[in-house]
Amino acid sequence: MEYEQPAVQRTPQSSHSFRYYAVLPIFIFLIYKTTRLAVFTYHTRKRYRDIPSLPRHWLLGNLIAIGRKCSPQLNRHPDYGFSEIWHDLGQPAAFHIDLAPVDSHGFLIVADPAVADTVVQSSSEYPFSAPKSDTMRQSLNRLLGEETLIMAEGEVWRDLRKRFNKGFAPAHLHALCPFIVAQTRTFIARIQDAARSGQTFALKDFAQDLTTDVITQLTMEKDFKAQSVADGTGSKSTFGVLTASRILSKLVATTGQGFDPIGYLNPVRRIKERFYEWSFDRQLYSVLSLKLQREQTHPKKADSSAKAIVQLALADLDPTPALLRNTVHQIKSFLFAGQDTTSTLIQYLAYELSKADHDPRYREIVSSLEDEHERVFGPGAYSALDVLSQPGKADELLGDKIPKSTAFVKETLRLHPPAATARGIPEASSSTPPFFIDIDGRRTAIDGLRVYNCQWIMHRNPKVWGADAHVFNPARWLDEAYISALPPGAFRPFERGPRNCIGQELAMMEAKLVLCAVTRGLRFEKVGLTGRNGEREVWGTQHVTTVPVDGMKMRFHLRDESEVK
Ligand code: HEM
Repeated sequence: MEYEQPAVQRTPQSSHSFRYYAVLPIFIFLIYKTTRLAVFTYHTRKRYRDIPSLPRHWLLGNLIAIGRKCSPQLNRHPDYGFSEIWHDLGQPAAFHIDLAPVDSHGFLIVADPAVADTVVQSSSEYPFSAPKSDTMRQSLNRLLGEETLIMAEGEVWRDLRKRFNKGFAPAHLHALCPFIVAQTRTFIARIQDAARSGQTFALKDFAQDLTTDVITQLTMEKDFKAQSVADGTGSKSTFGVLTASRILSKLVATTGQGFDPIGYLNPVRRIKERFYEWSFDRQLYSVLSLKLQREQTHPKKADSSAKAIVQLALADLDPTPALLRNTVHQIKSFLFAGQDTTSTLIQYLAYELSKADHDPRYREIVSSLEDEHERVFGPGAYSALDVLSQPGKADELLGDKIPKSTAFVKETLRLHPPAATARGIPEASSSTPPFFIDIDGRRTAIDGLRVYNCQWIMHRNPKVWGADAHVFNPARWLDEAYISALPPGAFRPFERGPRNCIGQELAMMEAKLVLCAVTRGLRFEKVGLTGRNGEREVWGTQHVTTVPVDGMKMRFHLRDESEVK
């Protein structure tokens, strides 16, 4: 009997201790993780506490505030939320968004051009400027390709940039202007057809097709006919190259940006991303190798100025499969970086022009543009296209001969910047000294932070541009005293420093050309979100870059011959 009782009692006891021992490691692990998180959150908070920021919750930092200001439900670009925080904080030169414990680094949002320049200009530590932020790399890899110029660093970036700079140089682009003119004619013909229908359209669809055709034509001399093929056919068919590019861009935009954990983990989405990446790469690869083969059998004259950008970049190099793959990544990058951004610029040009219909101040601005176009290109609604299609004319006329048009484009870019830059400042170590910036007279170390140069804020900062910073006033660009009093780097739609936009000349040229081509022949009527009579202005949302939220819904009108100058 004495032996039986303990035996009966021992069974549950040993099962308890078994469970106890099984749970113990999990418990210790959780304690370890929580302690680490707490220590790390404490250190992050302490480390950046001198940088202006909204009040930090003891545990959640600024997560709640940023969740409210940048919620995807607001369907607006985070820039708007950042701008509100900046105003709440009394407009500091930069401020911190503390995302610990979720993210160790948090973001430094920059509102002052001098601070922005410290980050993007060369320094002895970072000769090619501070490295790009890992957030961009994580989300854009498939769209741009792993070897993309946009994310490359160090000597690899320098060599790539050197190779492609030739193709984007103004003289070379001006030689290619007749191609851009030809594509712009198709753009205008489509808008004229749309005008005759009297229906409402999203200008985005027209502008994006135009920028796609321009970039593919200029980079590899291939016309994918984005403007002329119907949806579902040719390059826009289910497996067409443009379909692959656009679906991939949409997938990346929705999974990579904002908070979308479900989308991020969704396996079907991942498979689709891989498929469209493969399809996009394969088709570009075959176009490129065909082009190079043809070039070998029928070479263009060595001095031919109308060479495609990739031909210039690959000149004298052995076109190995590795080199071709690398070049495909660069073409993808040009398509990505130049397509939506330039299309957004064109959409906002039309938006600003549309205001002439209901605002006398705008009517005056547009009328003076028309005078300039008539003086430089002669009479006729579309004479600019005829003149600019002649060799040498782009070089002669698109520079200082059209100051009002240039001012109009710059003012549009100032108020509606389509892109920005995000950098990641490495942690200081024995070999990397701390990275200092000056925030309103206070020297502050920002190593370990991600930095976002917020052009939306900088371009509307009254300390930089004056009390009328929010007003669309192209004349400011013609006031020499005003411009020379601006701080360096005030205007930075293409960013600055060695990693500035390689395609900025192309974008400016395309925008000026479109502006000169449409102003006298077409009238744009914004539908919804007009900013008129108390209606909301159209605003930007995030689609990797900043794009108009409604695709710029408009009705187009052909201008009466009698009103055309
Ligand atoms: C209005 C039009 C455009 C705007 C506002 C714009 C803006 C920018 C900005 C802000 C950057 C810096 C990005 C960063 O540092 O992360 C950039 C870089 C770049 N852009 Fe553009 N861009 C435009 C058009 C184009 C076009 C047409 C192309 C080419 C066809 C292009 C190709 C690139 C490339 C390759 C880079 C990376 C350069 C490097 O890292 O060396 N962009 N752009």
